Amino acid sequence: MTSIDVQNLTKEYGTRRAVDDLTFRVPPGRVTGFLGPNGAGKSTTMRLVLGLDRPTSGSATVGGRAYATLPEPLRHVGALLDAQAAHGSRTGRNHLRVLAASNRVPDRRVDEVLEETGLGTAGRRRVRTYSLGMRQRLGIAAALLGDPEVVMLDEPSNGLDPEGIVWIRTLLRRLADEGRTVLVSSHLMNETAAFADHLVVLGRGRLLADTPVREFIRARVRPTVRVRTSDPAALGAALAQEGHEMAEHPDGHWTVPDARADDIGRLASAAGVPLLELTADEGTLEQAYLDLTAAETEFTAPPQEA
Ligand SMILES: Nc1ncnc2c1ncn2[C@@H]1O[C@H](COP(=O)(O)OP(=O)(O)OP(=O)(O)O)[C@@H](O)[C@H]1O
Repeated sequence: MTSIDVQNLTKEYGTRRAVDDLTFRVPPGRVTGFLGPNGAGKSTTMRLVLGLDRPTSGSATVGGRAYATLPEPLRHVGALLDAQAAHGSRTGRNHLRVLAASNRVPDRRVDEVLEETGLGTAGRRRVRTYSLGMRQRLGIAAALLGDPEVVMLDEPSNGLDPEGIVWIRTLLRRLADEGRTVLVSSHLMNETAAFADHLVVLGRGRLLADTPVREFIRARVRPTVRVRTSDPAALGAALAQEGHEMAEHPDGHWTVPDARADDIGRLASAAGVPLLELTADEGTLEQAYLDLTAAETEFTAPPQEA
């Protein structure tokens, strides 16, 4: 069982604290979404896990060991940090072969990961001819090369078309189901909600939340029921008796805050009010995230300027 463990991790660049006393664990077997506004410290944290930068204090380990001490690290940790990192003059396949050779990864893995990432034929073309989405796929291919237990991807959906986005979602799910540890940063809330089981949320280098996606949303967004009826007055009266309020919207639908669809449906039925639509709105990750980051802006001191 290989976890990523971040323990009291702090990174300062001059007087700017990019990562501030951060502690969290990313366990295997689930997809952990890594969220936070621009500059929150996500990439810095990933760089520290990969030993590409030294922490000012604290530690970041993989399976209890610092990345730098792992023999043939690609076999343990696969990462995509910067999809532009590959040499433009090499073919995708050669780029992967060089990486494979330096980590004693068998050559056959190169063709396997090219196939797996949909680059089978493009592998023989020079990287400079690749689209942003193809570079992204090549970066993911490199991350998977060593069949690692830990996969860390920074904004993997960048540049991918809708089919690519569905593909990455399926890939992340499979990697987690195989028992791997999967940490994925993203700016896209709907996308993160679609692939992540769990969230680690940063704000100004600090941990704001470390919680399952469902709980994250449930704790911050009041569930609402959306209804349409041919008799709003009768429905309003029936709901008011049970302490519910209805709000009207310009397109003719109504919302009932803090309510469950089952209850509203039952009340309407008991009152003999016809319903034309009844939908539960449990809230989105975006709503919950904006609520959290708004609270964070309100309750924390202004950031230190470098
Ligand atoms: N090499 C560096 N030198 C100086 N400051 C840096 C360096 N790397 C990152 N920073 C600063 O650290 C903070 C965190 O940046 P980081 O890139 O980790 O955030 P992020 O959450 O990944 O943001 P984004 O979502 O925009 O990628 C920012 O204020 C950034 O300007």
